[in-house]
Amino acid sequence: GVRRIRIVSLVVAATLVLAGGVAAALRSDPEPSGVYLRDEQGRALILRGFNTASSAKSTPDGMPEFTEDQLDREHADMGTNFVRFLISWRSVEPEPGVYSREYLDRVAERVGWYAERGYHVMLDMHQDLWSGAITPDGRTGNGAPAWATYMDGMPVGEHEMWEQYYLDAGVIRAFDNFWNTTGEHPELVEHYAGAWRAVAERFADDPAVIAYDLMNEPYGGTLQGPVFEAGPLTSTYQRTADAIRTVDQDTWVCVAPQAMGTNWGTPSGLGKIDDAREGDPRIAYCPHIYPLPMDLGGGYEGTSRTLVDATVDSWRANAQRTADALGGVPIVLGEFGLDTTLPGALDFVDRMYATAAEMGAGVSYWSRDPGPWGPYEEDGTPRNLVAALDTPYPRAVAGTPVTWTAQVDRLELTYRPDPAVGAPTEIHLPRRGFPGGVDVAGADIVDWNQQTRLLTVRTPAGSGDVTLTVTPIR
Ligand SMILES: CN(C)c1ccc(C(=O)NC[C@H]2N[C@H](CO)[C@@H](O)[C@@H]2O)cc1
Repeated sequence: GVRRIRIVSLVVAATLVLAGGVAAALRSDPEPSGVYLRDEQGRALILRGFNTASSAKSTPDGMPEFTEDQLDREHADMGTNFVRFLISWRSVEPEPGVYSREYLDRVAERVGWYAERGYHVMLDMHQDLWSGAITPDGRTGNGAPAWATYMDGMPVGEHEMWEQYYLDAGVIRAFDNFWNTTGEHPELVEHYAGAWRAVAERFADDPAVIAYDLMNEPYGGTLQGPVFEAGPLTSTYQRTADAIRTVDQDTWVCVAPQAMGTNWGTPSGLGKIDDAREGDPRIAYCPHIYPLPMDLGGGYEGTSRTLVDATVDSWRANAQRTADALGGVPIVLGEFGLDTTLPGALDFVDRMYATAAEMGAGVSYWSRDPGPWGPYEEDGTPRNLVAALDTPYPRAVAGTPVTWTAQVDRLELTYRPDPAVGAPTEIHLPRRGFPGGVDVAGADIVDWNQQTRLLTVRTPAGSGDVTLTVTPIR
């Protein structure tokens, strides 16, 4: 039964990962793409935040069970500056061609919470297993509306592991009809692009919304791997990006590979998306990583750690390769997360944030929901993850970051200043490591706000890279 599936999955994963890991090990670490999403002042953004939130998958109003006070708590505890905010097609377009202003108003209210606190928002059109309509109770899948779910009478079973539903004929048919692999439903991708156009029309002028993540963890049904990714997935992304650009020229469009395989470190076959905007393209790449040994309950220690490390090496090389193939685009790690009660869990969290820093990638941790994966218990008690994530980081850099490293009471940043950027470089400093004053070597302090934990610095005009070091004054 399930145990056999888990064992087989692990063996397959180990083979994939070791093959990928060996391949990656034969290559030196890929050069970071060096490209970043930038704010309106032209600063390179280092995005750190959460997926908010899984609870939105099933709520009737499509909103996460998350309050403004909880955002204040997150901001005070960890100094995050980013959110991958889950939205759903079922809520945007409850009936074909009918867009819900009330739902978009609810999304806009929450975007306003983040905007007031200086956050950047990426709207994630979330789906898992296509739709709630795949099972009678409506609680297995999420994302697509029932009217866009065509299973053609094919069966869907009952499974202990939710991932197994992806193997059911009815779920595969629902995806095949959406991608029009069946040739029966060309209208569905058109509706999907139209729903995104409606979202983009609403948020085109909202400076807090920095990106649209076009589809969460796409699945090809009977088409898997490059035939899916370079085929209907790329063409659907292109159609959707074109629809967005008819109403929004500036928000970044983020595209994700299929989850199957790439979440575990295997390469993606995603094709290049052309950006119809005037000026430089604003396409980004948003892969996820969930090393299978971890997903199957192994911690980050012993053999499991060896396999996970090989996964991360392979995943990084493949993510960089795809970002380069998309035109040298910035990377946002849209999801990674784990049960932080597993042995070695926080070492893995540290490894992923260090890897993202080396790649110049943004990170949205999965997820903000309470419980063993998240930062807080159900009753709001902080969990081990809060301290792990409350570390110094350069939020916005007045130039292009070259490299940076951080520990709780020290940040070192090398970057290439851009004289055209007038705004100062912004750095988050945790209270734990910086209880009082700060010393900055290599730059001038513009402001140090111990309430907001924000340090802003400027470097004298000049040529070449600058290295600044921030330490506490004891
Ligand atoms: C077989 N397929 C197609 C598959 C298997 C496993 C995942 C997954 O674990 N995803 C990781 C996390 N991402 C979602 C939300 O985006 C969470 O529910 C998963 O834990 C995805 C797809």
